[in-house]
Amino acid sequence: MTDRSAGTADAYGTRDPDALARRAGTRANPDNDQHFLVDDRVLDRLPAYLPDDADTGHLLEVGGGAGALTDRLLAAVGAGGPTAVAGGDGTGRVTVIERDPPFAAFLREEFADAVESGTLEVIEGDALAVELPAFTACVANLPYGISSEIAFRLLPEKRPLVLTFQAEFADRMVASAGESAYGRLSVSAQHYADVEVVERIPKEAFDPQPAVESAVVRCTPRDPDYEVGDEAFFLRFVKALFTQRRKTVRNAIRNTAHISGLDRPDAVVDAAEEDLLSRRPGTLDPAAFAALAELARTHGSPTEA
Ligand SMILES: C[S@@+](CC[C@H](N)C(=O)[O-])C[C@H]1O[C@@H](n2cnc3c(N)ncnc32)[C@H](O)[C@@H]1O
Repeated sequence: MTDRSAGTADAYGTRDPDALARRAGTRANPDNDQHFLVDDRVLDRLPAYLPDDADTGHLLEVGGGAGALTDRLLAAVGAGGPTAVAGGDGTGRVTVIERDPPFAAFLREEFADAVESGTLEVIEGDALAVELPAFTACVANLPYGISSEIAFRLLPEKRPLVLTFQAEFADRMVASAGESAYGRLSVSAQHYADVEVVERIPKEAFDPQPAVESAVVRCTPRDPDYEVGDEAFFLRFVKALFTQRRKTVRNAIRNTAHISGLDRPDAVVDAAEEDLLSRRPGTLDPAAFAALAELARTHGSPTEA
């Protein structure tokens, strides 16, 4: 059994990332998106933010670092560990993806028993490039440098997600139509899931501290109450219109045909309702965007991206 005492108690709790990193033969490097959560209270809460009916049979973590959250996820699937909690029937498993080789090796050593029993798999690699396992839910303190790319890799999987982001990014993700933070990110994320900020995390909860505040976002997959015939076109259309957020929708459709790929933007404008055309993109909810995108797809002769 690995000696866990190297994660010495500090002001926050049980795992001192410096001590853990030293044991891993490396140091947490902020340039490598390595801001480790050291507040035990936050770490304990993260898996508990999953929706009550979430299937915790196979939890995914992106960016394992020194394993403080991995530890909680193993506990959440009932696989024991020093912070074992109630819940989980002992049959679940965890996959963690970690890009930094010393930390990936450290995770394998730190949780050697779980790796041995098949409860934990450590994938060393870039979470944007490796094949994702068939996870049932994901809980992660994400590397902020890939927030957007990884969020849009995970959201289409339609699984419950509990993810930390920079607070400003989280606010844009959950903003509603008409709010200043509402934009492409909000529409695209809310197309896949009900998204909500469940906690704000101060910088002091991390070591080394990031420059900005963070927030935890829960994404509960949803089936939208509208139809989108071509998802890639829908997302491209939303992106295009928000490059002209101060224009009317009418002008935005015309001005961004080179981005959305519309050959016949005027035909889309002719087919759309005046009520939508005279508004600004930032006032359209995802359903209104979907309605417009369907008109654009069927009347505007979009070409492939
Ligand atoms: C914010 S830290 C979180 C560490 C740990 N889960 C915690 O909560 O303390 C992000 C981790 O992601 C890793 N990482 C950075 N970019 C990555 C990528 N593209 N793919 C996988 N892991 C990455 C970093 O090495 C770091 O360990």
